[in-house]
Amino acid sequence: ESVFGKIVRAPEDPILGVTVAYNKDTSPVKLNLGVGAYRTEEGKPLVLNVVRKAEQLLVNDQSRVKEYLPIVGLVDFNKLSAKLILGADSPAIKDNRVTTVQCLSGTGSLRVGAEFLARHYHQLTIYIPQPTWGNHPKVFTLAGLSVKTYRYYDPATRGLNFQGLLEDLRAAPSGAIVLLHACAHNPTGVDPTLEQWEQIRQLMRSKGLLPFFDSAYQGFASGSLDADAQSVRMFVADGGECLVAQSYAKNMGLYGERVGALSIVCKTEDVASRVESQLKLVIRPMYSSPPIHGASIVATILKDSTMYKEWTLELKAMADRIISMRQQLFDALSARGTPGDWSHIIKQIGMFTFTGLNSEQVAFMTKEYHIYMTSDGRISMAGLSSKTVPHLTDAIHAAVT
Ligand SMILES: Cc1ncc(COP(=O)(O)O)c(CNOCC(=O)O)c1O
Repeated sequence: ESVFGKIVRAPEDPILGVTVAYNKDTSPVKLNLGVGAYRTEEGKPLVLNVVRKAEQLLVNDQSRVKEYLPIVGLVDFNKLSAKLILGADSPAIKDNRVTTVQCLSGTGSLRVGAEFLARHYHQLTIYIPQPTWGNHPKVFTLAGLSVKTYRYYDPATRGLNFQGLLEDLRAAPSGAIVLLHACAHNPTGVDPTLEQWEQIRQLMRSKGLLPFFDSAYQGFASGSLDADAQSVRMFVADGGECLVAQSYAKNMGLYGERVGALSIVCKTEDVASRVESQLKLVIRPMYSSPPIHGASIVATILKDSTMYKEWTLELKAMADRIISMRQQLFDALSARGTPGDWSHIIKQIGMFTFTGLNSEQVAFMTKEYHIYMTSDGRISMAGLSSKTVPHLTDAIHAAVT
């Protein structure tokens, strides 16, 4: 009799489970628009050339060893990551008021930040957008925070419910934590405009709400690393405090290397150094220290101006391919005369389109057309190519007529 005999079978993850179902499908026309991972026009994962080059440099460097990293990770990587998101001229960096720790990609950065807040911050409520990335509520709940939501998406316009967002943040208790997607909101693809960000910033600062930015798509949304960091930099510029989780999964294609960073922008250098000492007490018993390889790739690229430039070109090419998929799908639906207003496909930004298709329509498209996507109607534009746009168009047309 097994001691684990009473364990029940857990359900598949709503996002990763789509790929499990896709892999089981034998249809030649099956299409995976589920997981948010970049695919080339040929439908293949992409390892950036500049990443291959950086890895070659690392392999050829005989002086490199595989010693433990410090608990806070690769210090070079941490400095360069803070510079990437906050800007080379960031006043916070100049004043040495930022502490950055290397974590296990974006998820790990969010979790370490949440665990830190649960231990050291006075207001344990975090407000997350409605809807948001499916893993967010689990990460924050498991860390011991109480999760509430703020209105974010307006199904009627398939855009931002800005008034609802402001009302909900206005109603939040002062000091509450607020999770903000830095750019390319997942799953809706809807971002506030810069003017709206400024209003959000003023409201949050007036109530002492603590911003926790999640930056998983910097450079991937607009193609520009600086444009996609404007929301974060706007808050840091006002001298206030915030947390920022960074992931290199998408924008450097380092998915499986699990490379990310958590930065906490503090009021003073002294606070930042005390915060860092407490972050080490969170990390040490969790995973002790982070992995060396992925962070070394990122540091190699970010510190070399030629490789950095090459990276920005490859990053823009990925963003541009996704933007062209948006246009092609919109044009195909328009040409087809598919009922409904599909302009949100070209208005939304980043990897995903929140189509507005309901779970029945999604189930129909999976069954009849072998289209794999999350049941909330989100499609990963990265999974599309010029060759497969017609098939998706047929499926959507059939689902809505
Ligand atoms: C908003 C957001 N934050 C954080 C993350 C964390 O990513 P990672 O831990 O891989 O860096 C992700 C990755 N999403 O995964 C793809 C999907 O939704 O299909 C994310 O979308």
